[in-house]
Amino acid sequence: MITARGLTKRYGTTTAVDGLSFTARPGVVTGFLGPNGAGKSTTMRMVLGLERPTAGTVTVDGQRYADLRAPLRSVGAMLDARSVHPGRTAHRHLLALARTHAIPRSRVEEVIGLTGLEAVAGRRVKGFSLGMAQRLGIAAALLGDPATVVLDEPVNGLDPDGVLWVRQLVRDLAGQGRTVFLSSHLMHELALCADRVVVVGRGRLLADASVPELLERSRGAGLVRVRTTGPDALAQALRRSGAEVTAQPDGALHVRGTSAEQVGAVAGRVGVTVLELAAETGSLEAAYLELTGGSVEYRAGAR
Ligand SMILES: Nc1ncnc2c1ncn2[C@@H]1O[C@H](COP(=O)(O)OP(=O)(O)OP(=O)(O)O)[C@@H](O)[C@H]1O
Repeated sequence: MITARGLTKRYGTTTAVDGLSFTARPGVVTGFLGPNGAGKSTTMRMVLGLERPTAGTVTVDGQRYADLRAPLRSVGAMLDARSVHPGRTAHRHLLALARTHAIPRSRVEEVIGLTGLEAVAGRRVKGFSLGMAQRLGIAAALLGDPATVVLDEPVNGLDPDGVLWVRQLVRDLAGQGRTVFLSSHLMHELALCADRVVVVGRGRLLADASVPELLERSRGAGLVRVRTTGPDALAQALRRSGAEVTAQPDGALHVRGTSAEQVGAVAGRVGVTVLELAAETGSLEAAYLELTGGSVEYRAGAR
């Protein structure tokens, strides 16, 4: 479990992380989402003891990273897949890491199998594609069989097969009861594999919610679209019942402040035939854009 409380990091006048509080729980994939420069990597580096918070705390299973007796066994991480000695083979890299924690050689073979690296384990890392390097990074993260796994942008640069593999892997890791914390700047990517999403912008917490909760907050949520043989009569009746109605160019009505069932019932009372009736759900992208709209660090000037 990862617990951040009032976590803050300042670099000179830049506040990269600003009073962030959240919890990533066991058995759950927690997505960490935000535009570029939102403070995701800085937060992850603080979780892993690579940066000291300016204020606040972050712990793994109640302990600061620096106080963990065997960190690789508590928390496995992939922050930068390319930060491996290029002259080493994948196998030697994993073996060297394993030795620092008295992890047996058999576990090295196991994680090579788990990440599908068997065919390339004897090759030097400098010849690796980004996809292979990501797999090696994930193999290293899993080496100590940790209860918590932290992955920074794990699908970045992967081909479609690799993306599917990472999604299934993180689901499996959470299914085994592990805490999985992974960052992305793509909402739709996290929607496919995360249970909860912690959204940040300019270092601040914007939302900490389940994926369905985020959908509900979106502008599209709560909208009912209806097309009938008598739009004017229906619009009048709906307005009288307190709903907000806007006529659409194709003759349909967009109705807010009521449910699809109620719209159907009112249409029945008015005596018009329903040709189409649908409750629109919000889109995650819309929810995300609404949340982060004011906190994007760089925005294209032209529309
Ligand atoms: N070592 C550093 N020194 C100075 N400023 C930094 C440092 N590390 C990060 N920052 C700044 O802190 C802010 C947050 O950066 P961070 O890399 O944590 O964001 P991010 O959400 O991971 O973004 P990205 O998706 O682009 O990696 C940015 O404005 C960045 O320029």
